[in-house]
Amino acid sequence: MDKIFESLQGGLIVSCQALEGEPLFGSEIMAKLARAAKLGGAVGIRANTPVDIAAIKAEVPELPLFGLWKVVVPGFDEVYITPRLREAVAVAEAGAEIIAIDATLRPHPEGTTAELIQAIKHTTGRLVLADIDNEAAALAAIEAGADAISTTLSGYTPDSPQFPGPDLELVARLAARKLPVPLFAEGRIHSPEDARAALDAGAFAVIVGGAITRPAQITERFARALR
Ligand SMILES: CC(=O)N[C@H](C=O)[C@@H](O)[C@H](O)[C@H](O)COP(=O)(O)O
Repeated sequence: MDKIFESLQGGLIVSCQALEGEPLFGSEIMAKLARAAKLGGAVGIRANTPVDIAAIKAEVPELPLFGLWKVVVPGFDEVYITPRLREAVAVAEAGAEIIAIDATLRPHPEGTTAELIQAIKHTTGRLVLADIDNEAAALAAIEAGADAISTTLSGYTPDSPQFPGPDLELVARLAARKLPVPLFAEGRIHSPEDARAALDAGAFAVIVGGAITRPAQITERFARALR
């Protein structure tokens, strides 16, 4: 296993993302969130866009960074997490050690998912994290050479179950297969208990976003509980 992944085992990776239009949008703020995450014990960061990645790398250079770039390519609107080689190259150049991509089996703008994984590895030499929605996508990504798997997209595609909590069943099913690469649990992990349950289900490490870094989402859950 790559040394970078060894440093993440059993730990918490915090996704620091805000899209344009969200109150916390801006690289400076994302860098501060990453610093706060480090203070709280995060072992890695996940971030969107080359500018945010560069700002976070400058702020917490010691934390491995999972980089992605959400871009909508006309005709392929649903595949928006690092959909093409050019976005992956920009993410690598910005300083991410690991490049996260949409590794679902849906049509991609530049050939198959497997071809994208291979092109990114060949061109950037970086590790590739395959964001998958189900078991078939995970197995295909590993076959294509992905260095790690994350359950990021379960719940967001027609080929995955839709429910409000994390897909720990998918984590458990993948863990039972004893995959040759690290398995990250990600998506709608809303509490420390969810995170613990993901590790207990067999995840290698856990990636949490909104429950830590999207205050509007956190507030909404509290407000809803009071209604
Ligand atoms: C589906 C999709 O686009 N997921 C994105 C992937 O980078 C992010 O918007 C999520 O915040 C991230 O996956 C972490 O998940 P959660 O915020 O649920 O803890």
